[in-house]
Amino acid sequence: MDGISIRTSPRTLVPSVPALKCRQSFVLQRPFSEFVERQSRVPRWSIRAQQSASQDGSAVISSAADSLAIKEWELGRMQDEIAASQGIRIRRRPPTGPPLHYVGPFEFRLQNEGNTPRNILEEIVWHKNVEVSQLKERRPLPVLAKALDSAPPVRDFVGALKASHVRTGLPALIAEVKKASPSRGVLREDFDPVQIANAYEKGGAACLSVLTDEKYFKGSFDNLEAIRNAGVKCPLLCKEFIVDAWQLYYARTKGADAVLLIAAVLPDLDIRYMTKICEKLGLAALVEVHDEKEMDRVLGIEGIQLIGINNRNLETFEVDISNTKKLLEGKRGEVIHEKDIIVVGESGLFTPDDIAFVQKAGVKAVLVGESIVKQADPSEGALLAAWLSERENQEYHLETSMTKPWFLFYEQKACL
Ligand SMILES: O=P(O)(O)OC[C@@H](O)[C@@H](O)c1c[nH]c2ccccc12
Repeated sequence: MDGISIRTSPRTLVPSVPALKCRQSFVLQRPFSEFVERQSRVPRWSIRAQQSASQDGSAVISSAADSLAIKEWELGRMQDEIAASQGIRIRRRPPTGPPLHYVGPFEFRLQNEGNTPRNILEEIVWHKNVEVSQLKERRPLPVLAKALDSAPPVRDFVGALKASHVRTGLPALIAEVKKASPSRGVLREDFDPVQIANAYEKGGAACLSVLTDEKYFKGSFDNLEAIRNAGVKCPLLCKEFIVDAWQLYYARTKGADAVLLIAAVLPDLDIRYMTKICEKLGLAALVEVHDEKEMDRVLGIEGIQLIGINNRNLETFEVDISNTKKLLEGKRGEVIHEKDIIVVGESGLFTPDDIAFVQKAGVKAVLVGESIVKQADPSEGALLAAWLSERENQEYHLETSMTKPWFLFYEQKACL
């Protein structure tokens, strides 16, 4: 992977929110990690200078270390402020009080104030932050970058969606390999990820989505790797809560062809930075939005090819498929059309009518988990394949109704 010099953490490094706009190009070129490096260089010099001037250097060293801790804490506050200014409610980490000896411009805080996540998404993100920093220690980026050389070749995720849509005239299916979720519990006890993936592929899915979060979704990177190594040809979306660009490299080494970037979690700068890294790695980025504000932010970012509209509010778990329609109406729909962005309708799609509804709203692909993973025989998805691949040769005449699995919609269309 010669030529990749992007660092893992873009973050924000501007001194104040109002200054964000005019500093953005600078920010993109000089990621957060560099800033921290530069900051940490200053105290190190002063440590040396102060040590030699001091009889007992230890007290001076600790005040230099304090100043670094203070800088980092201030930076964390700035990141939160910038995220909040973009309407992001999710805090990236539990708020901590200022370091010892801090005499800054911020208001006084008690050490543990607000240390409880405000909702499930925030809880997941806080947990993910800790998990990723531990993983990073075990496999730092240079090690990971080497592993990229032996990663399986990347496949064209967006191309597969387009081809399926053009071929069938129906939304391309991204079928999700999902064992459980915090809102729905365990969806399938006898969960064999490779078997399910094969069934989906046989069933006509254009692409697959594989949950890799262990704690909340009972997924794993082993599942992703196993599916990739089993020779499944559908391009794979790594369904993960990405909070650090390190995860993009990790996903690629495990055979992912695409990743999910959640706008409710990532500020614009992170999305820009991460989509650039995705480009370098050949990964497609599915940028997920849930409300108008997130959609407008994402539409303002250059180079986005794929937007997912999540019908599920990840903070409350409420599902409303009319959300897809709402976000595609009017000007937003026009911009999406002009930019030739593919929109994926995500979550809560169960019935033929659901699929018809989001298709009419303008999606060219759908992301479906629960309703197909719960089928007694996941290879029943093959019904779908039969329709998709042999459209002229229809032999299925199953009844459709609001309570039937969504993919029977394809039968309904076939019988028209
Ligand atoms: O099982 P459902 O309701 O068909 O949903 C699938 C998929 O949309 C959902 O799993 C999902 C969409 N965005 C996410 C972000 C994280 C975790 C999971 C998701």
